[in-house]
Amino acid sequence: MADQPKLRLGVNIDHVATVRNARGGAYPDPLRAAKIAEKAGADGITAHLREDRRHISDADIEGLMEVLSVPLNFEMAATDEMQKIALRHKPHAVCIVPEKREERTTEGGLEVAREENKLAHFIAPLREAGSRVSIFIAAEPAQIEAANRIGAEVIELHTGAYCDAFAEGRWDEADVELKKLRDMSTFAASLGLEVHAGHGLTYDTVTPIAAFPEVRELNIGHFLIGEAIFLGLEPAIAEMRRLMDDARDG
Ligand SMILES: CC(=O)[C@@H](O)[C@H](O)COP(=O)(O)O
Ligand SMILES: NCC(=O)COP(=O)(O)O
Repeated sequence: MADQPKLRLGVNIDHVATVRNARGGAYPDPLRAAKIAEKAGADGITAHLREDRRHISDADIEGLMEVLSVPLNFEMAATDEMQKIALRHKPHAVCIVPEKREERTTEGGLEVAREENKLAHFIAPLREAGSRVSIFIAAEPAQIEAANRIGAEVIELHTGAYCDAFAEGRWDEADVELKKLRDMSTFAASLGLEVHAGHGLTYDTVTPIAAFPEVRELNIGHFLIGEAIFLGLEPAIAEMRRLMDDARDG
């Protein structure tokens, strides 16, 4: 459909830093990956500064703010330390994500409904500083309504449950998760929220999500960095871009 707004691709470069950190040196450089991603058609770069600094470092965020020509989507937990860092850099977007020290990856969405007051106060200065605040949540009406009430401009729907079900061949569950994501995209957009989605997306899972007309941005990282081993980073991203554009064109 020609009149649909463009679906943006945010490339998450966290796991370039994971490989770098495995040897403790400076190679491979996430900033170099970010510049290649820009060249390959990324509309933004996403980086998650975890509290335990297991991948992206403070210096990476500083470097990204200096070298990027596209917007930075800075993912972080709702802690005082991270708030200070975000207020110092004032990235284009701040995405608030849940974090558990012992998890292998971001397991679920933020419990906005349970911590509404605290989060409302937490995001207010970030918005005043000029960052667009996005909340990473599960596709549930209560979380979407709460994100809207606290003043978030954007929600990012966690696509992990859909991707996991798909990867493990649990097709009925994948369909159920996909339907939730579709219905909740429509619901969130009806409240005036901008809808993003991401986590665990691959070439095999991206098409139906990219076809949801309300979704404006996908953030994709781990799979692309893995695929770059086989294809190279630029072609790996270009192929994702092509699949997204094809899905959008119907
Ligand atoms: C919030 C999110 O989905 C991404 O930041 C993703 O989690 C990459 O980081 P991890 O693999 O460390 O979870
Ligand atoms: N917010 C999701 C993200 O940035 C990328 O997640 P993944 O593709 O690395 O799982």
